[in-house]
Amino acid sequence: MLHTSHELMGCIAAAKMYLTDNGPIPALSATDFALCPGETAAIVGPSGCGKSTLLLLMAGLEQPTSGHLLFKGEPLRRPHREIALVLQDYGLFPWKSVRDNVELGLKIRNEPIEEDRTNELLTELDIGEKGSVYPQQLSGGQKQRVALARALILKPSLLLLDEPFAALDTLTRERLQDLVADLWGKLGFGMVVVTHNIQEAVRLGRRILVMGGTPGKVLETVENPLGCTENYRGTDIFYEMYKQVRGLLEQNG
Ligand SMILES: Nc1ncnc2c1ncn2[C@@H]1O[C@H](COP(=O)(O)OP(=O)(O)OP(=O)(O)O)[C@@H](O)[C@H]1O
Repeated sequence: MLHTSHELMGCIAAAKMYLTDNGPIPALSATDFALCPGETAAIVGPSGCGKSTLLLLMAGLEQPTSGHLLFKGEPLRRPHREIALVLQDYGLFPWKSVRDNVELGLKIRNEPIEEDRTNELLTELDIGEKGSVYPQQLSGGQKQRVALARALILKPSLLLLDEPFAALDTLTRERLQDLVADLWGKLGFGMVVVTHNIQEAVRLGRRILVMGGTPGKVLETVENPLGCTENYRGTDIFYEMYKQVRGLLEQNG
């Protein structure tokens, strides 16, 4: 694998074994992966094949048992201020308003809070009128918009999404995929999304990593150059890509 100075994120032969009271659990085989700035990738595969583990490594939240992690050419040993992670369960604080939830990361970092920027982002995410309400007053889709705003306000160069829309109904899910694709087009962050949903992978990942096995490994990589492109869903090429990825999952399942 070629590692260039343009590389945003890299795993070099990164393997992960979790050490538990019941013994070691091999989660990920030696994995090579490189993402350049502004690239997007999706990771699909059966439950337990190490998708989230790979994402946690990329986030700097776990360290590999062997191999290396790089972010912008430097070893990644802990969470990095330019890497944002959004999870399925939103992770919002119920006692904080939407605005306070969104601005939390800035406060923790002691960075200035610009009210206009928060308003702009909330509007962009279509929750402009929700700044003063509390998470329990929001739908699942709105909560996930808040979680996205909280990540994006930090201006990440790498956005990691772990099953971000799994709890949402199909149409809400598709609307949020479109929103993320749109924001990616405007803001140009690198993005990796872990998902069980093949359509989501095809909609968002310009490269699709099909994982499988125990411990997990990347079995196939599919190039999907139209990922994140407007109006891609519903086209013949989208459907062909969906069938290809589905076939690979079936073949390896
Ligand atoms: N913190 C942990 N401690 C011990 N074992 C873990 C831990 N996290 C994950 N594992 C194990 O590592 C393996 C890979 O888990 P991982 O969550 O990465 O898979 P996944 O593909 O994301 O699964 P799913 O699709 O169900 O979320 C599994 O066997 C899992 O039980």
